[in-house]
Amino acid sequence: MIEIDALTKVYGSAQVRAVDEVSLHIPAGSVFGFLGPNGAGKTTTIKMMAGLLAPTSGQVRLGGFDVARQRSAAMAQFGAVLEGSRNVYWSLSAWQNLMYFGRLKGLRKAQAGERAGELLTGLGLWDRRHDKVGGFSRGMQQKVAIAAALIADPPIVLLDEPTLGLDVEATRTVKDWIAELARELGTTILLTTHQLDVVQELCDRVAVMRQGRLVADLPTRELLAGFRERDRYEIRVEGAAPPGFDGVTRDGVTTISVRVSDPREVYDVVERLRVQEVVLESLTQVQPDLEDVFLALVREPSHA
Ligand SMILES: Nc1ncnc2c1ncn2[C@@H]1O[C@H](COP(=O)(O)OP(=O)(O)OP(=O)(O)O)[C@@H](O)[C@H]1O
Repeated sequence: MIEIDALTKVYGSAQVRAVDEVSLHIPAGSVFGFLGPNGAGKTTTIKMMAGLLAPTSGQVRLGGFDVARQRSAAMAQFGAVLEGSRNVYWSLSAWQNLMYFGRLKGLRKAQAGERAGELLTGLGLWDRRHDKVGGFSRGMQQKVAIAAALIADPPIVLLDEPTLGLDVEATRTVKDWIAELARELGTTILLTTHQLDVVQELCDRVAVMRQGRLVADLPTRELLAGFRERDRYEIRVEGAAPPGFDGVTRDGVTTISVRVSDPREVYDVVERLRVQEVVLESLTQVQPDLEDVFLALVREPSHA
């Protein structure tokens, strides 16, 4: 469980309120997506959670331990992959890194070796395990960082852009691991990403940050449902586009896309088609995807 209360960070003399009174409670076993445009304050929040940055005010508890006052107990609760920072030692090999972090997190040598083997094999790095991480590509370094964060199966995993720079296969593996960790081990996972397909596929809850503040904190499904009034409908009719409608015609069938603010407006559209004696093939509600919702949220005018 992750508990964030009124967390605030004001940077330097310019008094940038990078994180402004953010409160979040993330239950054990959930995969939580943390979204927001560049500069929204996500990385600052995650760094404060990982104890790398002191908050100006507010607090973070990881598994019940206060990051500021019960530091070592809180640190033992999580593994983290942080954006742009070197989580792993470049002068050590992949294998040495994982053994080092495994031992540091209290695993016995044999346990660390077994888990390191599983992780490196899963990420396709087994053959390169004795090479120095400094000589790896960015994506391979990211894989080692992920493996190091997961080596001791911590109850909480903080991932800042975990799949950035990974190839398709490694992205699939990391996504599968995230889902599996939450489902089978009850791991609490917080991840920031700009890859909304990752969020839509994995996260059961999503928070959206904008200019240091939370503008949404909802189950992913509810967030999407809340935007149902923005839904699009797709109406397929026989023949060419009827007068007054735009559509794409293929193989004698025209697809008309309609955007309504109230679902009842669909009846009006259908009525307009009926009076023209247009034959309906199908009428489908198109679910908004997370990208539509996210853009709508971050584009809304600021109330600050
Ligand atoms: N060390 C720092 N000193 C001063 N200002 C900073 C510092 N780090 C971040 N900021 C500012 O704080 C705000 C939030 O930045 P942060 O990196 O937390 O955003 P983010 O949501 O992670 O963005 P991105 O998606 O680009 O990674 C920005 O306005 C940024 O310029």
